This record gives sequence, structure tokens and C-alpha cells, in this order.
Amino acid sequence: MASPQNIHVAVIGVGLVGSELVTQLLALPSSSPFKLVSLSSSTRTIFSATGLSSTWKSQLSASAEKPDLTRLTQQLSGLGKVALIDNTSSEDIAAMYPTWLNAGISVITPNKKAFSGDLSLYEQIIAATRTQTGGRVFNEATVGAGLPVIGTLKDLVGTGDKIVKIEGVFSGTMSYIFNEFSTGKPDGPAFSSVVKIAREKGYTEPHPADDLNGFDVARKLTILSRTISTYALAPTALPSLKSFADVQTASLIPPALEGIPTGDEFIARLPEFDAQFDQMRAEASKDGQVLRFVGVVDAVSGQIRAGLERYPSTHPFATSLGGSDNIIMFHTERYGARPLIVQGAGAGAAVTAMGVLGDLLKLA
Ligand SMILES: NC(=O)C1=CN([C@@H]2O[C@H](COP(=O)(O)OP(=O)(O)OC[C@H]3O[C@@H](n4cnc5c(N)ncnc54)[C@H](OP(=O)(O)O)[C@@H]3O)[C@@H](O)[C@H]2O)C=CC1
Ligand SMILES: N[C@@H](CC=O)C(=O)O
Ligand code: NA
Repeated sequence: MASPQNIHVAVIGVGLVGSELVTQLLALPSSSPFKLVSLSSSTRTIFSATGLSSTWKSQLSASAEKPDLTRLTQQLSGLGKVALIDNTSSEDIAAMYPTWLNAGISVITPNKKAFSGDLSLYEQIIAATRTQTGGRVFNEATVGAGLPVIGTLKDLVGTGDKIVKIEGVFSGTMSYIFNEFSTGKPDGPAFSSVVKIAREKGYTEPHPADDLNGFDVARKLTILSRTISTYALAPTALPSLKSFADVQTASLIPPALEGIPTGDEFIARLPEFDAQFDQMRAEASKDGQVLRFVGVVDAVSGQIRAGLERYPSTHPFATSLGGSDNIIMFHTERYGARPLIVQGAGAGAAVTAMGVLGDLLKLA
């Protein structure tokens, strides 16, 4: 039976996550309701109201058309039901969400910028989704990549449970780095070498300093805190964060490497600072401890913080994590004695694209 293909999909950003998302989307059964109509990189765009096919990569690289968000909005506005998927980390694209949502276009994204940046943008987004004609917004992959974190949190608070505290390892990059670097032994691989591998595995942000400075975790904690405040049935002690910069965050970036413009240069200079990380590892090991970069959203005290902490070598953060695993513990009124725990790969193209595509299925 022919598919109705009644949801038109426009994809912005076809890097690691974006190209995997398009591959997963085009591999859905032909009975799926999605029609891929537009693709954009930072330099080129293609649009076809009748649908794009598996030859999209060559079509996009052959296109002479430059991306233009105003024109794209006009093209999409006449199509009926539309989902726009933002796979960039761009603030400019994030700033367009209210316009798209107000035009009835739904937005799905792993991009954390809109939900963790300026509070007024976040408020405009939520307001737009609450109108009769507004599009819907889905951001499951912004925290824990494909892991069910945002959906779980919305279900908890939307059904009246009260969050006490959410704590865990929220960065796939930081998880990989410290799972490899700090195993409880006094020595091991150089810090800079594991950061380089995390980048090669596709776990890091486009600029790896955005992971090492703790901002990626601070953004995720901001998203969780705002999600609680937006959807909880009762008020909490959580502050109204003006942006992720309000989160108490301990950076791992040596001061001399602050502000280095490119990821390549940052990675090239990191070995200069291996000795100081070696020393931290050796000191933790002497006390039978490991280093882990963790985040906490405490809805009772109102404290939200991200930083490097030491845990006994027998702690679950030391024994049960591998690869880019995230672990997120929801301590709530209902899950009082033992927390609800979500754990698994928290970065990487395949699992992140799955989280994005899962949101598209929810929209359908
Ligand atoms: N990698 C991961 O494990 C995870 C990533 N995420 C998030 O997913 C998003 C994408 O990450 P990832 O794929 O790893 O990053 P990449 O750097 O691989 O891809 C980002 C892409 O965005 C494109 N881009 C940037 N600005 C624009 C623009 N204005 N218009 C169109 N395209 C643009 C770039 O295009 P060009 O190539 O032309 O420069 C680039 O290919 C980020 O927001 C990240 O935080 C979330 C969870 C996990
Ligand atoms: N760079 C991020 C990617 C997912 O959000 C991470 O390492 O967790
Ligand atoms: Na998730």
C-alpha cells in the first residue's frame, strides 16, 4: 500500500549526527509517513517538495544553492505538516525555533543551545508550543543522546512525582575520558591521548573545549532543571536559570588554553598539561579512588553543579561505566528508597540519531 507520507521533514546540519539521522530516516519502511524534502549544510542546501532520495549526499555537494533560513521557512510553510530537524550546534539556527513553531512547524533537535541559553529564548519556545496552531518541540537527544532521559523526566513530573535530586555522569566525552584515564591505578594513558580518541570516536562537541570546560554538562543540567520547572505540577526550589552560565561549573581547561579558536589547535597543545592530570590521578589512586566528572540538580536545596569529583573504586560510577556511558539517577518521592537509573552510551552518532528519529516517531 502506498504511504501517505504526510510529514515533510527538513534537516539542517548533516555532520556526524545529521548524516546518520538521514541514513536511519531513509531506511524506515516505505509505509512510514515521512518525506525528506530539504537538507542543508553550512554552505549548501537542496529542496524538493516531491522528496529526496538516498543519493542526497551527491545532490547536496553538487548544489550551487546557499542556505537561506527565510527562504526555507517560506518553502516549508506551504507544505502542511512539517518537522524541522536541527542537527547543528548553531545559536543562529536555535534562535529561529520560535519563528518556526509559531508557523506551525515542529522542531526536533539534539542541539542544546536553545534550551540551555538565554532564558527569554527558552520561554518563547515554550510559549509557542502552547498555542493552538504552534508546532511541537522535541529534544530527547539533548541529554544522554538516545537514552530516555527527557521523556522519563517529563513522565515523572507530569504525573505528579516530585524530583528530589538528579545526579550522574552526563557527558559521553567526560565519561570516556575518565573511564579510560582513571581506573584506580596510579598511572595509565596520558590525559591528552584519551581526549584525542574521544574526539575521533565522535563523542565530543565540534570544539572539544566545550566538553572539557564543563559547559556541555552545565547545559544538560540547565535543560533538566528547566524541564522540571516547566512541567512539574508543583513548584520546586530550583532557581530560574538565566542561562547555563548560572550553573556552578568547574572547568578542566588549563588557563593557558582558554579561548583557543580551533579544536585542532586545542588538541595539539593539550599534551603540555598531561603532568597535572597525572598528578590528580595518582593522588586519587593513593586514597583508593577514581576521578569522575559529574552533575547534580538538587530540587530540594536548589543547587545545580558540575565538576570533577573523587569516588571510591567500588562506587557504581567507577565499576559500572564503560565507553561513553552516561548514568542518570532520578531520586524522587516515588522512587524513594532506590533511584530510577538510566544508563548506556551517552554520545556517538548512531545512538544520538536514534534519539532524534525516536522524537520524529513520537511526532507522527
Ligand atoms: N556527537 C554526539 O555524540 C552528540 C551530539 N549532540 C549534538 O548534536 C549536534 C550535532 O553534533 P555533531 O553531529 O557531533 O557535530 P558535527 O560538527 O559533526 O556536525 C554539525 C554540522 O552542523 C553544520 N552546521 C553548522 N552551522 C550550520 C548552519 N548554520 N546551517 C547548516 N548547517 C550547519 C556543520 O556543517 P558543515 O559541515 O557544512 O560545517 C556540521 O556538519 C550538536 O548540537 C551536538 O551537541 C547531542 C548528543 C550527542
Ligand atoms: N559532547 C557531548 C555529546 C552529547 O551531548 C558528550 O560528550 O556528551
Ligand atoms: Na536522551
